[in-house]
Amino acid sequence: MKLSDRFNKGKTLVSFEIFPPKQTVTLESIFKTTEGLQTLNPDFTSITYGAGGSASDRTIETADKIKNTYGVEALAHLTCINSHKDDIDLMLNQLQAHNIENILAMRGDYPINKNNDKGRENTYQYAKDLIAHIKSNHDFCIAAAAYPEGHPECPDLNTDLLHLKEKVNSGTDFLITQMFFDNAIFYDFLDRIKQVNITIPVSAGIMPLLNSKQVGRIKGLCGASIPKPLQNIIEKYEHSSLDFEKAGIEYACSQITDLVANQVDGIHLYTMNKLEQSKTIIQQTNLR
Ligand SMILES: NC(=O)C1=CN([C@@H]2O[C@H](COP(=O)(O)OP(=O)(O)OC[C@H]3O[C@@H](n4cnc5c(N)ncnc54)[C@H](O)[C@@H]3O)[C@@H](O)[C@H]2O)C=CC1
Ligand SMILES: Nc1nc(=O)c2c([nH]1)NC[C@@H]1CN(c3ccc(C(=O)N[C@@H](CCC(=O)O)C(=O)O)cc3)CN21
Repeated sequence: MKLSDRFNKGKTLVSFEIFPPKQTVTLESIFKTTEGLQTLNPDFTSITYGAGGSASDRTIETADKIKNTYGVEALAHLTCINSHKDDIDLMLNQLQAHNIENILAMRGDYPINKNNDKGRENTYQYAKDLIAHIKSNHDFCIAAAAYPEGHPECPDLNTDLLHLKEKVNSGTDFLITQMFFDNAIFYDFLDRIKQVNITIPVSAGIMPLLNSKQVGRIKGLCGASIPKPLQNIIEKYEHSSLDFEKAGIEYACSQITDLVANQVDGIHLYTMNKLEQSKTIIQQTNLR
């Protein structure tokens, strides 16, 4: 099923993001997590592609399992900056052969400590180029990433908004946001996209902060601002991992409860393959 058909039915969709297993471990080792998450009956599960150093060649296998074994709609991530155009078509054809109907089309992160490949031939430079290609040559529902606080490489919010508008016009069916920790920033983003007539559904990306190590990592990935109440949790529980996790889960729950009360289109939970913590969040917020 194309996910665009699931939105706009008057209820907030719930989705999970998972990583495929690293090359060094077996596929089965994470299927306990994967399977456990699917029993929570999300509207869809997205599977990353090369995120945080995970193996990109396992995205298809994992998406196949989600869709064809567990019967949950799969959204396969696909990035373009480091891939030859032919490899992208190969990947898209394989996904289609596995009945995967939904793609999260992104540019991708530049590899850390390597010269970035800007200007390389036979790759798509921006997500909008990948999206236009998929739209004209394949038949998928296409999601794209959106940045309530602006993308870190973009000089200002207005320019980023214009880039988002172009990306939507190139064939995006719905958006998933980068993580944010202050709902006011998200509501402001919804107002701003409305002003440029972006009307497709937007799922709110929620990352539960579960340990102090994650904080620096997340800053590096996206520079999301940390509001005072969350900063207080980070400082108070820096040396107490169990309390940190508990407070982080509570914080994510309070964000979600407020978003659902405001009838957002979707909640996209960055699970980091953490089964028990994700379960707690879904149950405490009465999402399932
Ligand atoms: N769920 C996930 O896995 C998520 C991953 N990301 C990562 O964020 C990164 C960015 O990916 P996308 O958002 O797909 O990239 P994008 O191609 O939409 O945008 C990337 C940057 O290029 C700029 N840009 C876009 N069009 C431009 C143009 N015509 N001229 C000049 N600059 C332009 C944008 O403002 C932005 O700063 C990727 O690393 C992606 O993997 C971000 C959010 C969620
Ligand atoms: N720029 C960007 N790139 C991404 O790949 C990405 C985003 N943003 N935002 C949304 C999600 C969140 N992602 C994340 C978030 C955190 C880690 C992280 O903390 N990784 C740890 C390992 C964690 C583990 O294996 O449990 C690390 O040390 O790399 C990785 C990817 C992937 N996605």
